[in-house]
Amino acid sequence: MLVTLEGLDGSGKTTVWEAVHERYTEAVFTREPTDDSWYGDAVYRSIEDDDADPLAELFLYTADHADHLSRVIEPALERGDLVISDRYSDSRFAYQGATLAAAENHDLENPLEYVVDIHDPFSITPDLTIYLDLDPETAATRAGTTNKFERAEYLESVRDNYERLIERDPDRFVRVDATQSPDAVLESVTDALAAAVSDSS
Ligand SMILES: Nc1ncnc2c1ncn2[C@@H]1O[C@H](COP(=O)(O)OP(=O)(O)O)[C@@H](O)[C@H]1O
Ligand SMILES: Cc1cn([C@H]2C[C@H](O)[C@@H](COP(=O)(O)OP(=O)(O)O)O2)c(=O)[nH]c1=O
Repeated sequence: MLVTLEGLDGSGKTTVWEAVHERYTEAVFTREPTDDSWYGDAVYRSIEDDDADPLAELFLYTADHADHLSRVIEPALERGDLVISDRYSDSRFAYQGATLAAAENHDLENPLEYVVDIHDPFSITPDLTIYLDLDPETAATRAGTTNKFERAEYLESVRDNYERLIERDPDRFVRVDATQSPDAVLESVTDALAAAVSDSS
């Protein structure tokens, strides 16, 4: 079973993902961008480059995803393991959908659909996606970004894209209010996980 954690930067995904480790010791914990491959390194180089072309960046993230699938996700699912990923394809749909929509040098009619379509032939849809819902300003403050207002504006369009994704696939998503205390967020997440795990067994 594949469970993914999604949300804006600063929404608390990593905090939850680490706490869930203690309760699901048998699960495979993983993340995107990956932190153990040269594909992931290439993604982080691109994140550091203010002049990175948005389409080139999309394909770097997608290459990292393809490698992540074949190297980690598919073997774990074939073994029957529970896989919990901190970010996954919805991050590409929401973030690169927003970056490409704002790109002056690209003129894609519907960037979010374009990114979804690229994944369709090879990717694996999660069984459950837990979305940590937080307003962009709080997210930008928590993430400690240097240019908070510019970042919050961008995160607003990323959040709109997450809403579009939830609307088109409501049964896959569980929305958790990430303004709650860390303990309350963790409880909501573990409740959603426990329900999904018991449904699948
Ligand atoms: N529920 C919460 N309430 C307040 N602060 C939080 C909460 N969850 C996480 N934080 C803090 O917000 C910051 C970003 O959290 P993090 O888990 O790294 O988010 P993400 O992985 O989504 O970027 C960290 O300083 C973390 O301690
Ligand atoms: C996986 C992924 C991440 N990202 C972005 C989100 C983050 O701004 C950045 C790094 O991700 P991450 O290290 O998960 O950041 P955080 O823990 O702060 O949420 O990469 C994309 O734009 N597209 C993607 O496909």
